[in-house]
Amino acid sequence: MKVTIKKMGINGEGIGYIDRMPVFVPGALCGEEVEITVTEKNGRFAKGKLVRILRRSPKRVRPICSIQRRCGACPYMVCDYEEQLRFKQEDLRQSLIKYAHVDPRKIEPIRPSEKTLFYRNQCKLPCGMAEGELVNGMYMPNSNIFVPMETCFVHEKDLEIMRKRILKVLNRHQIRAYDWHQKRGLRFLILRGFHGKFQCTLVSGEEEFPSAMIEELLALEGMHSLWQSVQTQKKSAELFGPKMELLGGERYLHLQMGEITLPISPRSFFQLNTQQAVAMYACIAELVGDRNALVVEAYSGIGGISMALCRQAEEVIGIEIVKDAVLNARACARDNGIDNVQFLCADAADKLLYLSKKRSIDVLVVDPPRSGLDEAMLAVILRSKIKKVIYVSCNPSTLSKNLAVLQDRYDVGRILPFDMFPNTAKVETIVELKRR
Ligand SMILES: C[S@@+](CC[C@H](N)C(=O)[O-])C[C@H]1O[C@@H](n2cnc3c(N)ncnc32)[C@H](O)[C@@H]1O
Repeated sequence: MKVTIKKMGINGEGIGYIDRMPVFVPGALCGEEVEITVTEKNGRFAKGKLVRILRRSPKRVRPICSIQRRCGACPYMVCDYEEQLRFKQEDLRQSLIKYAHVDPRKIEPIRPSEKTLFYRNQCKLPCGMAEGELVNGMYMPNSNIFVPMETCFVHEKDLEIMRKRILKVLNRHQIRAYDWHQKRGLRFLILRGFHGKFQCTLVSGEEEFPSAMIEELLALEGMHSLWQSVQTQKKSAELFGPKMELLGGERYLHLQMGEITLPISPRSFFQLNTQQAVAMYACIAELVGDRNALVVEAYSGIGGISMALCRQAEEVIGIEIVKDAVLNARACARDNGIDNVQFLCADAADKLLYLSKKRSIDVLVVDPPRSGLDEAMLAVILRSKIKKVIYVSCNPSTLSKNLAVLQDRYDVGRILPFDMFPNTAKVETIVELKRR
């Protein structure tokens, strides 16, 4: 069938129409005319496989990555960066209008990432076998077909060099990809790097790695921290297993952000594009403003935002559910001599309810996971008397649905999109909300 692509979908696929029914076409770009085969159809939408491009977008470029189409992680790598930013801005605009009826003139131009390639400070890659060797790769979208990867062009360059060195050592010791029946082998290689130092976690079955291999890995230049995490559960959304063992080196990797040193454990979340994270934290600090008595940061992770705010507030309280992240954040405050910030390990809604009954909160910063704020959290915010909320979101749909609820008591102020993930369809947004 012939289809003209009218807009882009939230996962970076082109959307055209067959008899007014939307058809999603991965790999096609807005404005293109394409030939497709329909692979799936229900009453509401269809999915199509791109067969041929009949009329190319002038913005189409050749992707630097040879497995871009099969890997699926960088759908926008086939168009120039300006166009990628336009798609993201439009995705946010559509969501905010559709779900929250927000005036789109409030949306500021998206802030581009300085680096469009080699920007990710962490990789979390599945392991597989190719020609008898252990390799990293990705699963094709919506399938269990493993696509081996030579080089990933969005990982920082030194991260890639280290990943390849680690794989070489693992292969020398004949480590194999995970076998579901034997529950042995390597499932994921997780690697994070800052300032030439690396924290590596081998997610494996229940096995003991040879000590010679551990020594060789620890001897790699820059290897700062080596962990094993045992994960044998088949259907788990968690990459890490419940058991974590430090095989050697230091417990924490350290990130220097301005004057602050942040210690990070393998399981703690940290923003993947360090430069854009710094820019985003500075922007949050500007929106929070000076001379606040009490600022609460819910979903605080390792406390990067709280640390960026501690100078402008009398007191900052971070709330985070992952214990490792809370321990990192507390160590960070202690090591940096900051005594007006504290971190509580709890569910954000529960703890905010408690705090808002006891204290007068000036500003609340929320940076929830992709699923957005849950109903309990929305109810606590609406019932509270918090004057200002700064909402940091990595998902325009959940952000917009949450804003629709919060607008009952809050007016939307500035809306600032950031491009944290060039070549993907993801967009990060900061929204300022003022209590009416
Ligand atoms: C998008 S991250 C934000 C981290 C942090 N603001 C930063 O910039 O590094 C979301 C965080 O929310 C935490 N989280 C998820 N559910 C939570 C809950 N119910 N209560 C508190 N924290 C939660 C996650 O562990 C994660 O650290």
